[in-house]
Amino acid sequence: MSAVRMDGKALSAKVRGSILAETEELKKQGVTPGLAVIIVGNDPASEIYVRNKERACEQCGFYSEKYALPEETTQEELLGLIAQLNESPAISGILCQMPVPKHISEQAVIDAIDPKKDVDAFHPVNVGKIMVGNFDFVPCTPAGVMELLDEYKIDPKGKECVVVGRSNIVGKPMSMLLLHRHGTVTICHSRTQDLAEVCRRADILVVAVGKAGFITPDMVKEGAVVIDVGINRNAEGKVCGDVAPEVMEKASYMTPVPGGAGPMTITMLMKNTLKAAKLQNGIR
Ligand SMILES: NC(=O)C1=CN([C@@H]2O[C@H](COP(=O)(O)OP(=O)(O)OC[C@H]3O[C@@H](n4cnc5c(N)ncnc54)[C@H](OP(=O)(O)O)[C@@H]3O)[C@@H](O)[C@H]2O)C=CC1
Ligand SMILES: Nc1nc(=O)c2c([nH]1)NC[C@@H]1CN(c3ccc(C(=O)N[C@@H](CCC(=O)O)C(=O)O)cc3)C=[N+]21
Repeated sequence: MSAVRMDGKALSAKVRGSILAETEELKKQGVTPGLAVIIVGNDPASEIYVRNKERACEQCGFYSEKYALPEETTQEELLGLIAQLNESPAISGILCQMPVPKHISEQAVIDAIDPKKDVDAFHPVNVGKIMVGNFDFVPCTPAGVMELLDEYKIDPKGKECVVVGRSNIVGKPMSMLLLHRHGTVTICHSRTQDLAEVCRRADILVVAVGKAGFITPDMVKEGAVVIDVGINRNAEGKVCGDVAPEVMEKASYMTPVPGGAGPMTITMLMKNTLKAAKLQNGIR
């Protein structure tokens, strides 16, 4: 058996279309969603993502601003820009692309963004709300994974869900969203003993490790749903995920890389930006 390919590109196009329709309605009420994207330094991968975000803004009818700051930017300068964007009425959402250069504190940047404009949902206030289960902004990558599961009618309720990776950006919030949907969630990391054994229990396996081909077929139960969040480059410079391609033969459903979780992440960023614009203008 070969897995059904969970097409994040197609679902993204569909969702972006409905966001555009809603944006056009909002504009009639005098509200235009606006996203500010900040990138510090010149990491080639970050540059690709930022370009993808700008393109998504166009597709959704949003106003957008891009700030490409040099590597030498001081923390004070960056926080100054964020303070300005927090006050700007044209800007509904602010995203500072991670990682930032080493001389800048990532947490200081996250803390500086007004939680009402925190479309990444990285601010401690929003992280806390996610934990409690009453939140406005859903972290983009996990939100995109949930939409993919829904699109393919995969319900985590009661299922064994194994998340490999415990980062604040993917693994932890992913685990919370699956838990809210009544999955039985196990979180694995670099100190997990017998990872293969834990992964083999999974009905739904979500992988966010950052190592090409890390998950091999022997780690996957026959018929499992496999979500590959990893974005890596192989020896030939091609983009690939954390899951070995042979896993396709064992899984029932699987996300491709590229074209799976990645595009959905950006689409969920658009969804959060639309929501921010509505909340800031008292529109439900
Ligand atoms: N599709 C998308 O939209 C996105 C994709 N990504 C991609 O997802 C991947 C992960 O990103 P991110 O979460 O930010 O990465 P981090 O590097 O922050 O986290 C990696 C996680 O993997 C765990 N890990 C590392 N080695 C092993 C191992 N041998 N066994 C078990 N667990 C291990 C780490 O464990 P420990 O905590 O113990 O160190 C850590 O929790 C990357 O490829 C990234 O590019 C990221 C964000 C969005
Ligand atoms: N503040 C912040 N928020 C983030 O959400 C954030 C971040 N920083 N830093 C880096 C990670 C990574 N991330 C991706 C987004 C889109 C794709 C994406 O569009 N992927 C496409 C193309 C992949 C490619 O060609 O490189 C795909 O998978 O099809 C990938 C990865 C967001 N992140």
